[in-house]
Amino acid sequence: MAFSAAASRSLAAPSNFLCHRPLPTHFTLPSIPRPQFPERFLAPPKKISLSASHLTPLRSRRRQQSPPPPMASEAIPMATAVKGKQGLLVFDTEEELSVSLAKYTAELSEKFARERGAFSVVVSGGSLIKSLRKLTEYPYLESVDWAKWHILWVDERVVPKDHEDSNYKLAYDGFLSKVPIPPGQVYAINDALSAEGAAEDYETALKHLVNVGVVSVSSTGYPRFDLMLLGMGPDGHIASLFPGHPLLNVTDRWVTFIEDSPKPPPKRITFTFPVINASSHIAMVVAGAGKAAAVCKALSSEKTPSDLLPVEMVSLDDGEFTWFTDEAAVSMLQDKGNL
Ligand SMILES: O=C(O)[C@H](O)[C@@H](O)[C@H](O)[C@H](O)COP(=O)(O)O
Repeated sequence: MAFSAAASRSLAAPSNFLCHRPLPTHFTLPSIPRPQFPERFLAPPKKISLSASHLTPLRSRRRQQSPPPPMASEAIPMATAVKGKQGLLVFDTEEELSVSLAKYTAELSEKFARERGAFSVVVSGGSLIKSLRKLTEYPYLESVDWAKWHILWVDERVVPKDHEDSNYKLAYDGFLSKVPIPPGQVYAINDALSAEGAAEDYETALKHLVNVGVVSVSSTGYPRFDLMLLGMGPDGHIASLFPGHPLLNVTDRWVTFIEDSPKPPPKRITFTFPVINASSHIAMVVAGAGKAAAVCKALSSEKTPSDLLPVEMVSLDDGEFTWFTDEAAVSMLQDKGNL
């Protein structure tokens, strides 16, 4: 699908992937692709007024202290050269991680629904979806204002929506089918298109969502999602942005495509770094020993610009980045006495 020349023009001198340009003021608005969803949703949510309607501030957690209450979202502020706020949460188990992630997400949902009448949420595929399970349970199933949610994918495999590899299917089966988000507010890719076509189509839909105010816009002209819920691969990839791949440097598109993904399946679409970095909040959800080496590198203070993992290239322009980890994922950090 075509979109305006202004929107597709390349950026000049993008040696720094944080180089931004303003959103074009006029778009040729396409119709938004409306995925077909089964009408199997729960009854409209009962609204329970939340007395504690403010976000829990992130505070320093001292690991040697007795464990905090399971719902406490306490992060170790990280000394880092990157922009934006970063924090590290370490939980004894993935179960505790999932409890805290639900609370964090529900609080952001309440904040953004109140402040701007919508909550734009981006999800990845992978194990992240399973870690959202507590949101589908009491009290969140009833207390969250699901009607305000708008769901998009940071990346998607270019396969039919009912394919085992589909991130849509993964999210639908594990999360979306269990909460009453209006079907028209779940924006899946057009799986009838090529990878290139699907990326262009998704970008066009995203521009429309920005234009109508469903998704905010950053001061630099990029879509500014309220919350991105992301996972990280053992190689440090996020979305479908893999180590050493040329897509890491794409700055002239919001959504791009890959046909040689090292992680199968090979054909995918993915948000680019400028969009990820414009986010208001990112929760990087990483559990398990298989991620320990990448977590150790990402949280190391020694950085070589030419050797950054994709996860290390996240540098929020004006947002809050929080690691949700378990003991296994930070085990190599502990060995080094970094925590
Ligand atoms: O479609 C994908 O492959 C994902 O979006 C990908 O970026 C995923 O989030 C990570 O690979 C982590 O996945 P795991 O948590 O399952 O390792």
